[in-house]
Amino acid sequence: MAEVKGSIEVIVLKQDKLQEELSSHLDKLVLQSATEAIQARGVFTIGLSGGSLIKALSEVLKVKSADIKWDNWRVFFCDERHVPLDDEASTYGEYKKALFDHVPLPDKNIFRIDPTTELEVAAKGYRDKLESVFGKNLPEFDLLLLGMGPDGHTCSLFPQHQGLDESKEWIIPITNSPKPPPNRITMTYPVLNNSKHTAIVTTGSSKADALKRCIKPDKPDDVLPAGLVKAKLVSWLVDEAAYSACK
Ligand SMILES: O=C1O[C@H](COP(=O)(O)O)[C@@H](O)[C@H](O)[C@H]1O
Repeated sequence: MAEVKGSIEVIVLKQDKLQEELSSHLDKLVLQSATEAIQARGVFTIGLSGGSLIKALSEVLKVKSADIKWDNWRVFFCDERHVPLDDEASTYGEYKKALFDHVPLPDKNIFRIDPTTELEVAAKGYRDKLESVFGKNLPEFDLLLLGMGPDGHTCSLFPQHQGLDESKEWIIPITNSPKPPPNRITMTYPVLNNSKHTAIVTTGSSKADALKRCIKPDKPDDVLPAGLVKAKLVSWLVDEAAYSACK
C-alpha cells in the first residue's frame, strides 16, 4: 500500500513478508537512484545510516553487487559514533564487515570520520570531506537512507537535544547523546532537507507512537526529529507494526 502526500510517501510493508518487501524496496530505491544519478552526472552520492539499516541494506547490495557501478559511488554516513573504527558501535566498522569487505567499492569512495581526533576536529574534518565532493554549496545528495529510533530520533538528532535548530552548519558534533555512545557526529537538517530523495526505514511496534508523531501528529508542534526531515521526496518505508498507531 502506498499513500502519497505531496513530497512525502508512506509505504507500508506487509508484516508477514517484511524482509522480502523491504529488500525489494531498498533494491529498487537505491539502484534506480544510482542509475539516474550516474547517467545524469557520472557520480552517485549516497548517505548511509547505522542501526538496523546496516544488515538489510548490505544484504541487498551484496546480492546486486555485479550490477553496481561502484567506481561511480561516493558513500557518506548520515551520522557516526565517535568511537574507533573497529568498535562494534562504529557505523563505518559495521558496514565494513557487512558490506565493504565483500564488494569492489574503492576505499577512496568511502568518506568516513576520523575518530582518532577530538570530536570537534573530527566533525570539521568530515565536513571538509563533504566539501571535497560537493564543493562550497550545500550538499545535495542523490539519496539519503535514514532510520528512526523509538524516541523519534534520526541520524544523531534526538528529541530536545542538540542540533535541532541548526540552520547553517552541515555537520555538527553531538555530546551526551541519550542513546550510547555519547559522542557522535551528525548531518544537520540543512543537508538532510536538501537531498533529492530521502528514505526513512522504520520497523517494529516499539516505533509506532513515534511514527505517528512524525507522519500523523495530533498537534503540529508535537513532531519528533525524524518527522522534521523534508527532502524533495521523503519515502517512509514502514512495516505494519510501526504503522499501527497511524491507522
Ligand atoms: O543510533 C542510531 O539510531 C538510528 C536508528 O537505529 P535503529 O537501529 O533503531 O534503526 C540510526 O538511524 C542512526 O544512524 C544511529 O546512529
